[in-house]
Amino acid sequence: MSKNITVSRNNKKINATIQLTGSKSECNRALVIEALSKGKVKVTNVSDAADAVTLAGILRNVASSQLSVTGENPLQTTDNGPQTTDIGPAGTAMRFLTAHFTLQNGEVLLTGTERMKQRPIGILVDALRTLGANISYAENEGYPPLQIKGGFEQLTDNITIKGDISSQYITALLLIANSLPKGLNLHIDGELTSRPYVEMTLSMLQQAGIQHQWTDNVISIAPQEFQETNIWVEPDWSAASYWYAVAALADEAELFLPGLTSYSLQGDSVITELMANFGITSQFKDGGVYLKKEPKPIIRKIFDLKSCPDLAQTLIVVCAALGHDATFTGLETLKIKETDRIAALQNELVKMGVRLTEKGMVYKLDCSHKFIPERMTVKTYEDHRMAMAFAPLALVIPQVEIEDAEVVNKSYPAFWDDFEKAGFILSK
Ligand SMILES: O=C(O)C1=C[C@@H](OP(=O)(O)O)[C@@H](O)[C@H](O)C1
Ligand SMILES: C=C(OP(=O)(O)O)C(=O)O
Repeated sequence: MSKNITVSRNNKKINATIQLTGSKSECNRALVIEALSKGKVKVTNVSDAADAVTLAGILRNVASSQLSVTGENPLQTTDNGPQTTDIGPAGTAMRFLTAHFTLQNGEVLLTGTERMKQRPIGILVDALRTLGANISYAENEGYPPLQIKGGFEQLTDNITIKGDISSQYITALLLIANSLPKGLNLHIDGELTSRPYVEMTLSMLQQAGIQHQWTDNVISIAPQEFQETNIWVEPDWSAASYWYAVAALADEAELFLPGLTSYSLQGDSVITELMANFGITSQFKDGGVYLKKEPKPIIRKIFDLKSCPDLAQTLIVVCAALGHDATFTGLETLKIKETDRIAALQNELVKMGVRLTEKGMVYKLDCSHKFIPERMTVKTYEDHRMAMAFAPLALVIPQVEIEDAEVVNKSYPAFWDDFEKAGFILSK
């Protein structure tokens, strides 16, 4: 990746209709459910997100190799070892596939980008090993790549898992729970981070006929069959957040995002409430949401983002651009995402004089030395959300150069086309 895009704008009035692609999170779940349901569940409005496209391709390959089982190892172990499956930068898909592969016949080496090899997975591997799965580390203990030998005898139906590192481990286990011969009682140890993502998983399983019980910190799923259904993937609310940011930084904004509803499964739909603080109203009608800017003084000073970590960059950059000092909590998981997002934000915001400081678990944004440069070049650290969160700055900084602009493909490949459609000028 090496192409940079410089973003600028002639005016600060936005009026556009933007059709967002399907939610990466919903789509990843739907694809795994579809694969496990053996044809009973069908997915529509599949996301264009590169992570979902990669996952779909891998699941298709697994399905076709399982269908052509001729011997011991349908995943086609080569002379040089098991078949390698490369998930690239897709963290959610990496975690879901780790659990999924333990139920398939054959052996696989599951790997990803260099960054993926630094994103911890030991908590999930330990849980799967306790169930009886056969997984080993091909390089470093606790991190991908993983060697997974599928098919195992289930040793227990009780698993305890830490809840405060990544909810993706919990979702990965829940997605395979009803397919386990003994089902699963998952005890969540400590606070649960990114809780709406676990609720999304359970709702989607329920759509596919899988019942659960959630009492205190234990989620139980009995062995049961998927029911025939069609899962429609909603448009991506995390992607919508960049349009809320655009509205927040514009002088006047009227935007329509078709397909988004107020009763979404996605926790990131909370962006409507967060951005109401910045004068952005959300009106749900005509099968979508209308955003309108009605300027008002910003009062809210404290934001807890534990339930919506993917909105952190969007919100922090908006506060920085508006010179709004604020305090953020619930950002602990940001250091193990596509990049260390705290460090990335600190490095880039300082280019406009804004400091993000960390004390314990509390992050403070200090805009007292904020300035508006003529031009700002933003590094993206192989993180789609760095590119998309900083691009709206073109409404306040005359020229914003985004490095490695294709990074947006991970979740929102049409991002730059949509930006142009909304009147931003892109020079590539
Ligand atoms: O389950 C999911 O689809 C996701 C869960 C979240 O991760 P964590 O649970 O690691 O915070 C989120 O950041 C990620 O983009 C998608
Ligand atoms: C954290 C993210 O993705 P993943 O963990 O799936 O790589 C994200 O999309 O912000």
